[in-house]
Amino acid sequence: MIRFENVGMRYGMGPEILRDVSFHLAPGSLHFLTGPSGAGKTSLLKLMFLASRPSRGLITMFGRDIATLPRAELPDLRRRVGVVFQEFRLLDHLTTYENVALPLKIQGRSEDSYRADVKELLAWVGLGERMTAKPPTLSGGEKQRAAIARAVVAQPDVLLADEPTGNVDPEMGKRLLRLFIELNRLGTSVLIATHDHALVEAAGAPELMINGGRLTVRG
Ligand SMILES: Nc1ncnc2c1ncn2[C@@H]1O[C@H](COP(=O)(O)OP(=O)(O)OP(=O)(O)O)[C@@H](O)[C@H]1O
Repeated sequence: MIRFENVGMRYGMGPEILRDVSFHLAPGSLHFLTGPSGAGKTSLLKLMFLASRPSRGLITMFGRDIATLPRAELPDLRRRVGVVFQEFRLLDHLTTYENVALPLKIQGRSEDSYRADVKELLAWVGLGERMTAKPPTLSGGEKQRAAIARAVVAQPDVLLADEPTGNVDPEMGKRLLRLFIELNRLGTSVLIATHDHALVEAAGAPELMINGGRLTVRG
């Protein structure tokens, strides 16, 4: 589904922060991405979301070499990938409900077909009472949960989550992990970058570890 072969990445003329990174995310897999702060976890996720380009190596997504992918095909590819970035990227002029429903609206679905599902998902992530609030009035943890709900609502082929439990208490962290596991059970390949070892241990999924620019797989 997503394959990296000897991928290297640097910012501008800086040093290579990822070196000879090779791995494969199979359909329906669940992995964690760990490593010290500054190791390159976010940079790796950006490569997978096609927000950055590698400086060398091969990346294929859904069987396509991203180096030769026509620009016009990028939006379709990105729609198959749900992302939770650390800065959330919610739209401030839309309500929480509208933000979360947006991927379904973009797919051209009628609101009648998804209204109940979106409300149920919002209740599940503890935002049942905040559906009509706009992002500037949400707490950090509420924004994070809204961003997670938006990323999972359309059951993407791949979910990439960067520190998805960084702003919530341990109980909510466990609840969100159950959501990711359920999504994974329904067929989504899930990759969660985290510093939260309790989360990694609770799920017992394999770990992609980045250190010194190199990636190793454990489990
Ligand atoms: N836009 C950028 N321009 C230049 N250097 C960058 C840029 N973004 C990140 N870096 C550098 O690349 C390295 C990897 O950063 P990255 O954010 O990928 O690490 P991380 O593992 O996600 O860290 P954290 O756990 O703290 O979020 C760091 O040394 C960082 O300073």
